[in-house]
Order: sequence, then C-alpha cells, then structure tokens
Amino acid sequence: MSHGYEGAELLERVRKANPLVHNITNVVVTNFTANGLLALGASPVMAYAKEEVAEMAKLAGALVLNIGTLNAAEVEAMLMAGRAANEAGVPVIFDPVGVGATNYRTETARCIAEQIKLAVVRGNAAEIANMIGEPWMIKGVDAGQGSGDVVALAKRAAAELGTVVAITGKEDVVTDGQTVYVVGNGHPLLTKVTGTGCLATSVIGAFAAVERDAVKAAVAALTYYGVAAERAAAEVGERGPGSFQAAFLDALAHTTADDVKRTGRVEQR
Ligand SMILES: Nc1ncnc2c1ncn2[C@@H]1O[C@H](COP(=O)(O)OP(=O)(O)O)[C@@H](O)[C@H]1O
Ligand SMILES: Cc1ncsc1CCOP(=O)(O)O
Ligand SMILES: [Mg+2]
Repeated sequence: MSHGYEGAELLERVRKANPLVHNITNVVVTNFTANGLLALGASPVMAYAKEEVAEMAKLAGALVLNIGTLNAAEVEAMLMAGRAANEAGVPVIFDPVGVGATNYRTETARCIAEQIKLAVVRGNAAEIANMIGEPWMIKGVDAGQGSGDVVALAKRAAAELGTVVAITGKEDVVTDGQTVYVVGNGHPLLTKVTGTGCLATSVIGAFAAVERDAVKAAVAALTYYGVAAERAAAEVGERGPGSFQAAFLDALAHTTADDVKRTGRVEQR
C-alpha cells in the first residue's frame, strides 16, 4: 500500500470552507451524523419538510440522502431536494441503507438513482450489489471474499448507475468505473457503533462540497475517516464501543492533514 494522497489537502479545504451539508437521513444516526460533521469541521443541517427541502438543498454545499428509516413523505422530500440540488449544481450523495432487505427499499433506492443525478453512492458490498440486482452475502464479505471481488462489483455498479461508487468494509473501494482506489485505513470497532457507515456517507458529502472530482472527494473522505478510526481505537485500548464512539468523534476533530499524509493507506488498482 502506498502512503499519502492529495486528500490531505482536501481535509484542510473542508475545514476552511466549513461547508453546509444538508442531510435527509435516518432517525437512528441523526445526532451522531450531526456531531461527526461538526467534529470534522463542516456544518450539518437536517431538514425534511417538503415545504423547505428544495430551498435548503440549494443553500447547501452537498445534499446527503439516506433511506435508513424511510417513509413515503421522506422519499417525496428526498426527490424534491435531489431535483433542486441537481438544478443548482449541488452534489448529491446517496446511502442506500438496507437496500435488498425489502422491496420498498429496493424500489425506492432504484427510483432515487434513476431520477436524481448522484455524485457518489456509498454503501457496504451487500447494499451496492443489491442496487444493481446482484445477490451478495454480507457474511461472505466478512469471511474474506477477496477485495478483488469487491473491486469488480464496484466497477459494475459504477458503470450501471453512472456514478462514482464507494463500497466500504475492511477495505474501502472507490471507483468511477475506470479508475479504482482502495483505502486500507479503518478499524473493526467501526462495525460496533451504529451510524458509522451513514456518517461516512455524510463526510463524503462534506468533501464533495469542496471538490467536484467525486472520486478524489470520496477517497480523501474515507482515508481521513479510517485514519481517525485508527487513532480512536489506539486511544480506547481494551475499552469497548461506547468509549470508541466518543473517542472517534474526538479523533475526527483532531486528525490533521499531516496525520492523513503520514498514515493514510491508499492504493490505485
Ligand atoms: N472489518 C473492518 N475493518 C476496518 N474498518 C472497517 C471494517 N468494516 C467496516 N469498516 C469501516 O467502517 C466504516 C463503515 O463502513 P461499513 O461498516 O461498511 O458501513 P455500513 O455500516 O453502512 O455497513 C467505513 O469507514 C469502513 O471502512
Ligand atoms: C440500525 C439502523 N436501522 C435502520 S437505519 C440504521 C442505522 C444504520 O447505520 P449504519 O449503516 O451506518 O450502521
Ligand atoms: Mg449503512
């Protein structure tokens, strides 16, 4: 794995710009997402009412759509916000939480991907596979199906969805269908705290707000995120997920561009 990436500089740009990130997200992760974005140095806002989402999306540096606890009113609001963001040139990042688990999630996720121009779709391997109608065992990935399979899946998904795809897991894969980057940073404790995937998606939103190249934005965001997780894990030692959650928020605030440069593990495949 090679070290360092121009993403370190992007982290500084995010902190300088303090971009507004409009999230239409799920009820489980709302507070954690807002706090994580604040720790990074971005400005979170959650707004869901159809009376205001278009206005808010146009004000924002990025719009994040997350279907974790979807319902009909929220889906309508997501489409309205997504259209407004597209019109205003605001990047839209999508987290297809649990797609494939129910028909409603699958249909909604595909409808959003068809109707809204998405800058990045971020999910775990199972979710990205389900976005394009391919079966995928979540446990199979954990049990060590090679990342080669994940790279191939990411490329197929990017081609089919016509967007940048970021598949997170032990390694994170980011591709526009041509260029592929693999980020090696991260820590298993991230899987013991709910919302770390959703927050990763919103952090990608903050980076996309200051960098129009969505591959660069997603790689930089996930490298920074993984480096912060490693720092937090070192801090908490043998203590558990509760301590890790707090330490991770602290690490998101304290991780510097220099830390990312020194300990980021990004490889182009
Ligand atoms: N086994 C692992 N080792 C290290 N980092 C991981 C591992 N699994 C997931 N991550 C990290 O956890 C974060 C959330 O990813 P993931 O668990 O795939 O999302 P989700 O919660 O949506 O399934 C990402 O930053 C990812 O890199
Ligand atoms: C547990 C749960 N149920 C619906 S949304 C949600 C949060 C999922 O968060 P993440 O995918 O980041 O772990
Ligand atoms: Mg998730």
